[in-house]
Amino acid sequence: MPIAGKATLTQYIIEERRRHPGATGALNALITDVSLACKAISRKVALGALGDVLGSASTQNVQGEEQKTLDVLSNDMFLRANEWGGHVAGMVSEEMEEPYLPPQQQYPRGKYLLLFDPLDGSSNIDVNVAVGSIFSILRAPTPEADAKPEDFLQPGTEQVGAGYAIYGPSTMLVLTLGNGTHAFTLDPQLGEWVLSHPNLSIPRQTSEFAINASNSRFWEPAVKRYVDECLAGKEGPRGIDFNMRWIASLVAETHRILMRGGVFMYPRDSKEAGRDGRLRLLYEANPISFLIEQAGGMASTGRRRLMAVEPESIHQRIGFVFGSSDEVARVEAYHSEEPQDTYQAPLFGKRGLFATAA
Ligand SMILES: O=P(O)(O)OC[C@H]1O[C@](O)(COP(=O)(O)O)[C@@H](O)[C@@H]1O
Ligand SMILES: [Mg+2]
Ligand SMILES: [Mg+2]
Repeated sequence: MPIAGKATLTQYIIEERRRHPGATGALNALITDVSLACKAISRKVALGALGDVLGSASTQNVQGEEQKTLDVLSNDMFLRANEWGGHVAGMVSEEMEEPYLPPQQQYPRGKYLLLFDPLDGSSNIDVNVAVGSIFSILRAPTPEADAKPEDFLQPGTEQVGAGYAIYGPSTMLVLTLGNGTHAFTLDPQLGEWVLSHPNLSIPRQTSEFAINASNSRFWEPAVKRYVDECLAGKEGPRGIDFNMRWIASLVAETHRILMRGGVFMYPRDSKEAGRDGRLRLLYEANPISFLIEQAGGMASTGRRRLMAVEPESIHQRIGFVFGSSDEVARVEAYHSEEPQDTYQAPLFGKRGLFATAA
């Protein structure tokens, strides 16, 4: 029985399965397991200091980043919730250098690959700002066998499902199975995800952008030009005032854009040699792109469709621009119009607002 006329997550995925007559139910079961991990993480996050889970784990992950206690705990919850069902052939996590294969003697191998960022935006935990978990589901090239590292290197267009949970004032799960993007709110009393926002749709136009402006001296000319024009407001070439946001939590920024539009940029920059961007392709940018496209938005590297990128390594980083389609298309156009070092931005010059030279 739907709750207050709204479907639950279980009812929604059963209904979705009817579109695929040959389906075995394994994908539904996997999504249920993922959503269970998210409920467990939500409980831990909500306890905050009382759960004794804040602060650093005093370890580093494969990318050399400090691991928070909750990063490690959340990773463990994802692994435990998803290994026993026998639906995955292997998992890739931000927190683990190599793909994880569930112990063979205990758990059977399934036909899916699960890739996840168990806790996204973890620099925000200690200050009680929204964080989340992001996941992507691919088909295992060899079902029922141990997944090989190269099996995970599939472009985002191959995803069969993707989503995130956001642990904010309310806990929500936002999901796509390739048939629209839908948001479920967790009813904490019932422990049920209830379909509160079906068929999300991102407006094509927006006057809100999100970027970490402290990186401005490392940006490429096209990004400088785009931001500069937004900052120039009514008097500038865009002729409107823009609003700016930066939460430093990809799930929270994505959620805002899915709810009211906007554009997010963590573009390729020159901050660290040999690094294309900040965000990870397989378990951050690809699943967010799938959700954004299914809600009518655009997701790009800044130059081309992000989900078309052929991955080269499991922890690969990438430039990422997504949101309202008119703005993302504009950023792509600026990249093709502005070859390196051509744009002399007034706001980024010697005496500008974001001065780049002393
Ligand atoms: O610290 P910065 O440069 O503002 O970067 C923030 C970005 O880093 C992230 O926190 C990276 O995710 P993790 O916390 O999972 O490493 C994103 O959520 C966010 O968009
Ligand atoms: Mg992350
Ligand atoms: Mg993370």
